[in-house]
Amino acid sequence: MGERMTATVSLSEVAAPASALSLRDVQHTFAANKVVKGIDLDIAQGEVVCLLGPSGCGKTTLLRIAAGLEVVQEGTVSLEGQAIAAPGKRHVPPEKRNVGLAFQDSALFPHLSVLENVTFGLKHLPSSQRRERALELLTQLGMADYADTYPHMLSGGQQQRVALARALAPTPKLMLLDEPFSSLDARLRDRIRDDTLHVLKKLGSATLLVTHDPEEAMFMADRIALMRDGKIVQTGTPRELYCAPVDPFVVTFFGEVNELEGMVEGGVVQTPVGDIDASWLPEGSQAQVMIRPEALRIKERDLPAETHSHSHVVMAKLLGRTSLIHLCAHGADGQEAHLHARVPGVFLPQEGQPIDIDLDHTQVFIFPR
Ligand SMILES: Nc1ncnc2c1ncn2[C@@H]1O[C@H](COP(=O)(O)OP(=O)(O)OP(=O)(O)O)[C@@H](O)[C@H]1O
Repeated sequence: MGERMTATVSLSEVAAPASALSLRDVQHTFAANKVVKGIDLDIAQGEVVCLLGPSGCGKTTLLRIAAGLEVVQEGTVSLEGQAIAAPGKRHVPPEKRNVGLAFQDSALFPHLSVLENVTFGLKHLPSSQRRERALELLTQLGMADYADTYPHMLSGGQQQRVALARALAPTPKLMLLDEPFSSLDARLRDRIRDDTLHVLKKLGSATLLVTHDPEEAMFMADRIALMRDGKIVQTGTPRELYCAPVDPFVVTFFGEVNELEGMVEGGVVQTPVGDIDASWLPEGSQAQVMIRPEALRIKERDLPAETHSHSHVVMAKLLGRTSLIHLCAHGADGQEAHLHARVPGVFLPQEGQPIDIDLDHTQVFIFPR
């Protein structure tokens, strides 16, 4: 009896699909000013990645390099595994990259109606399909009623939605969006963000979205790349960046934090709200303790209000969905600190109210000073 041949293929032999966009060691200098300093970034097919960071850190420049609007000075840009831009090599122009672009100030064609603007990139389709596709996207973005209107008759926010529909219409493999919701007022922005996220996921376009708003990044992104001064500081899921930040910049970028300092003694740093584990830091070194306001849990104590040797409330403010409590925390050894706690809903204890403070250690971070 002949031996039965079996072919086994190890997982590592199965080729992973090429990234929709891949940036390798991309660097860029304006005059003598290096604004992009060696960026590596991959976006998988269908993935939404947000490039987040403060103003001037190089986000837009990186997006423009990916789009082909800036010629690559150093590094490589690849789309689906094909190098399309590298210094001294062929620079594929933006219109040949099958990339959808929408910028903060994307101009519509003024002489074309809303519908004609959106069908502009669909010349390869029969005209009935063009119209159907454009109307579908305009409906999803709440602009179908304006199909026959001209751009000058629309508000800035409406124009931005049409620009998004125009960029999405050809179902590009890669969408590059630069602050696409910035000119919308808060309520409309929430809706359009939501609509856009659903459209992107339905189309399966890989997306690189530039924003300086951490909440927007967390809302939109599968992964966030947080930039500072031309470099990526941390890349990961919103949860990874929020719950496992690699340095103090990442912590503070996602909102206000209480900052304390102390020396590592016996593997902990003593604070007025308890001992913080610092076993990974050298004994005797100075450490920075960062406590998110939601990490402080408050319990009112039945003590006379003037018991000021106990932790107590200094002030309480209702902010809407949360209440912000200014408190004075007293440690066992007489340490004292003014801290902010954020509590869900309406919680407005009296000034001077004695409290016990409990810490959610998952929202406390410690770094070497
Ligand atoms: N064409 C240019 N010529 C000279 N300097 C430029 C040019 N474009 C951008 N810069 C500079 O490069 C740096 C990065 O700018 P970039 O627009 O990429 O930042 P950004 O993170 O997108 O900022 P923002 O959020 O404010 O748009 C800034 O210091 C900016 O002044």
